[in-house]
Amino acid sequence: MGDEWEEEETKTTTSSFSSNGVSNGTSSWNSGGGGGVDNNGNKRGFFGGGGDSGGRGRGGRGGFKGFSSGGDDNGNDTEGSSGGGRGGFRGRGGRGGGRGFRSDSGDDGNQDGGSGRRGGQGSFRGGSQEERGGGGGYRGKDEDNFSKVSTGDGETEGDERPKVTYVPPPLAEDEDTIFAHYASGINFNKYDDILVDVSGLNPPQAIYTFKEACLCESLERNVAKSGYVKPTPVQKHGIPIIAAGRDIMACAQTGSGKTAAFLLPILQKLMADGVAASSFSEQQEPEAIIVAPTRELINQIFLEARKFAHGTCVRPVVLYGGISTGHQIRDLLRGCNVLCGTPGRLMDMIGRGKVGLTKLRYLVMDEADRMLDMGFEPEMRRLVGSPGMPSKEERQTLMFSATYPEDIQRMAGDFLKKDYLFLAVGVVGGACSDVEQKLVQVTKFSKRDQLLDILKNTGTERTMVFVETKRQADFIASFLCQENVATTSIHGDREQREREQALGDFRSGKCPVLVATSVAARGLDIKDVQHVVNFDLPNNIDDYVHRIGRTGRCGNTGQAVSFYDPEQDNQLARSLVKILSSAQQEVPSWLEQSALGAHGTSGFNPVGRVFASTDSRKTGGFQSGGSDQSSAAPSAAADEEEWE
Ligand SMILES: Nc1ncnc2c1ncn2[C@@H]1O[C@H](COP(=O)(O)OP(=O)(O)OP(=O)(O)O)[C@@H](O)[C@H]1O
Repeated sequence: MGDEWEEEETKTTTSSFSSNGVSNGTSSWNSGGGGGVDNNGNKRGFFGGGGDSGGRGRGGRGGFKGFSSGGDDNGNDTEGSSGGGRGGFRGRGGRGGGRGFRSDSGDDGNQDGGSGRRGGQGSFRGGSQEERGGGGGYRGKDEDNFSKVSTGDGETEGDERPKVTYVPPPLAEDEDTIFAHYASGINFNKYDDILVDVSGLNPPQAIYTFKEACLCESLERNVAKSGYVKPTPVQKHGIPIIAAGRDIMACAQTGSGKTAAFLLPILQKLMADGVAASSFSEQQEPEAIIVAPTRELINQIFLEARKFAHGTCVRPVVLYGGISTGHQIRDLLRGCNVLCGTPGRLMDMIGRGKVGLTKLRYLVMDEADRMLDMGFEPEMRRLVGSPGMPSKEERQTLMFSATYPEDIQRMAGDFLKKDYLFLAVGVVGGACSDVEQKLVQVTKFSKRDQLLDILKNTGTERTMVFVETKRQADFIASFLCQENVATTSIHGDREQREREQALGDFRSGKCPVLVATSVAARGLDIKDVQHVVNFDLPNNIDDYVHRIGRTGRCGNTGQAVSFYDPEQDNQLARSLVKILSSAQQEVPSWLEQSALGAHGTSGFNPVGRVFASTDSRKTGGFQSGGSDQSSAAPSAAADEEEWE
């Protein structure tokens, strides 16, 4: 066993360098062409910008990316994928009323010229129509991606690429590590005041305690060891819905316990039915598959599943890109009941015949709106259309997110049984009410100084700084290190080893500042993140909601500061006003003015609703409680490449 399974890695010939000794020289990142700091801490002119480095082969911004395979939407995860080729318009450009493109203004002089075009077999996909090409498609603005080359679907470029040999360190087996958790915060009990709406026929009764969930002994013990005393609203309603065999589309604010809401009833059922992992088969047939958009998130979900299944016969396994395929296959073949995967690697394993689908009972999409967005929708359709996959009538499909745009809700119906239940906890698409949100008006030239001012005050408190592009992430991380702020970074051009190191250094507090692209926007549950800074605002309001949701989790409070550049962020003004007001946050008058003057403001009402049920089946349309579709959904282009 071994080499035959090793897939090719995408080529990212960027150099790594240490963080200038600021963080003891342990954190490193790719210089990414924006300059940076070398191993000796020498500046490499990152303020100069503009030049590509390290042979990354960038095209220009906003170019067409012709990716070579169907798996390419998912970056590294799709290496070696054996499915058929496909292309597609990349990004959210087609979503209702305005997911267009925002061209990157090339802050800090980093604007590259021209457009990058590769492939040439692109297909354009808009609305409900899809014209399939052999591969390729519009990719969006971040030209960094041109350094990535898919190796999936029989494309031959792989010969040039190094193999992915990274094997993560073995997981700790001691209970202290497995059950490590942070305390719920002072606002945990306030979750009970949030209005809940369950729509659909005959919803089962909610539970109020974990006792009522009738979990088997070992599961109940593991829940208690995890520090869970009482369920959160999404758990109170979600657990009995899933236990009753119903499909669900669940929406609840960030950090409110959605992961356990789907894991516990699944594990309970598998344990009650006496399911046990078996290593006697060359093809594993899991009873549950969970998909999520990024490597780090799916790994986190896996660790949660492993925690709850500890000491039982149920065996979770995780699959994601950037890691040796051989290593993952060996792990898989030790037995698998709950398979957690990013779509590309999962489809790869299905294509290789290592994963069979005939026993599947549960299909879970975490960050479901993202999983059905344009980047992943084709992959999800391929998954449910794979040989052996039970039809939607024969399996249970569970969708969870904090945001659900209307068009995604409608499309989700293709995957769910007709009588699915829609669970809305609070405002659909709303921001977490435990996050204090502040908007600061800036110019693009003042951002760095303002960031430094903020970080002077936050000191060693953990802070995530979100930027729009991978290059910007490198650039800002370099800058902060130069300023003696212990910083690390995470983005899609970093090797998996570096990504995991960066998260580890951030989690441990070694580097209290993490500069991240949207790859870290969703789902990540990191203890003690007290601050989120949107150095660049994202292109759409849903990403904003997820990003600021990295703080203020599980009843704890947090703060989010967002730099608003009127020249750049005007299209987000209306949605921001709605999000702020519906979370009872102060709305700056200048932002209200911007919103009133912004394009398409008819019907604008700055007074946010406290609660809105937005099951699109009820209304035949969509009433967004928190997010405004026209402005909620712009381009997405920049972050798209960041998803796995
Ligand atoms: N009932 C509970 N009691 C105590 N802690 C809980 C409970 N449920 C979940 N948690 C903890 O709350 C934190 C947030 O949970 P989780 O990551 O599932 O949130 P989420 O709703 O999925 O967030 P996101 O939308 O960002 O993905 C985790 O640390 C989790 O262990």
